[in-house]
Amino acid sequence: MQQKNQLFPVFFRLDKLKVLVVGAGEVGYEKLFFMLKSSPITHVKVVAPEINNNIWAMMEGYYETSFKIDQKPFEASDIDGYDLVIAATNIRSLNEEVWKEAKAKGKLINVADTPELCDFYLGSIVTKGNLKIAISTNGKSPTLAKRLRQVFEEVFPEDTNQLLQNLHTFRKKLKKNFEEKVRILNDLTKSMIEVNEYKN
Ligand SMILES: C[C@@]1(CC(=O)O)c2cc3[nH]c(cc4nc(cc5[nH]c(cc(n2)[C@H]1CCC(=O)O)[C@@](C)(CC(=O)O)[C@@H]5CCC(=O)O)C(CC(=O)O)=C4CCC(=O)O)c(CCC(=O)O)c3CC(=O)O
Ligand SMILES: NC(=O)C1=CN([C@@H]2O[C@H](COP(=O)(O)OP(=O)(O)OC[C@H]3O[C@@H](n4cnc5c(N)ncnc54)[C@H](O)[C@@H]3O)[C@@H](O)[C@H]2O)C=CC1
Repeated sequence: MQQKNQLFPVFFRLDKLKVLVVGAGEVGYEKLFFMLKSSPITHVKVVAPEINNNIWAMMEGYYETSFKIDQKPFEASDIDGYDLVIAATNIRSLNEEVWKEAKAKGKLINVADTPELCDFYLGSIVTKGNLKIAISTNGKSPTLAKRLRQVFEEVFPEDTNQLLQNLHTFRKKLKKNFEEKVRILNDLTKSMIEVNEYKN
């Protein structure tokens, strides 16, 4: 029987959370790259004996207080004070140890090589101004998630954000009660889901 897709997407305010990344190779870099692309002022600490050159380069774009590199092996105390943990070393047993320590301290953790141990997955992210779409394949094919991101990045018109801004301005101006507001905004945007009628 096919396994149910139980994932529940949320959007983290990473400007308010502290993230620890254990392991600083290709995968540590990729996780950091996408995280900081979306949330550039995230408070991040990276712990690993060997640091990928791209991560050193990336750090130069940030203030020392919000991007820290600790070049040393992982210790349980590294987790203290952090909200989210990403275990991305190339040693499975070590990733599992990071998971144990993180769970013992009540943290949410992503273990890059073991989906079963993940409290959350990272998705592929499409951004058009204020619009953000996160894509997941339930862990089945990250490559498809990446390809879909590239497709959506192409097909979403650049003026999507302008439409969103206009609706935001209009929404702010509506002084009606909640039900009336919902009705007016639904009417205004109805044509977006009636596109097939225009084709006929
Ligand atoms: C479960 C999950 C946990 C997590 O990492 O959060 C996970 C797990 C694993 N990934 C593996 C491999 C690859 N991952 C990528 C790429 C991405 N992986 C990402 C997310 C996720 N990867 C989560 C599920 C997301 C979902 O639900 O779809 C993306 C979307 C987001 C990000 O990383 O930021 C990012 C694309 C970003 C973008 O471009 O938009 C590529 C492709 C490439 O790099 O070109 C490959 C190689 C090809 C392949 O294997 O498909 C392996 C096997 C490792 C091995 O074999 O050693 C595991 C472990 C396992 O499956 O057991
Ligand atoms: N989730 C995902 O998207 C993907 C996950 N993976 C998995 O991610 C893992 C990491 O892969 P890569 O980054 O390519 O490996 P890598 O070899 O490039 O980097 C490994 C990192 O782990 C660090 N490390 C080793 N011992 C450590 C210790 N005691 N404390 C802290 N850090 C330590 C190293 O210093 C290095 O920075 C692999 O197990 C792979 O299976 C691979 C591809 C994609």
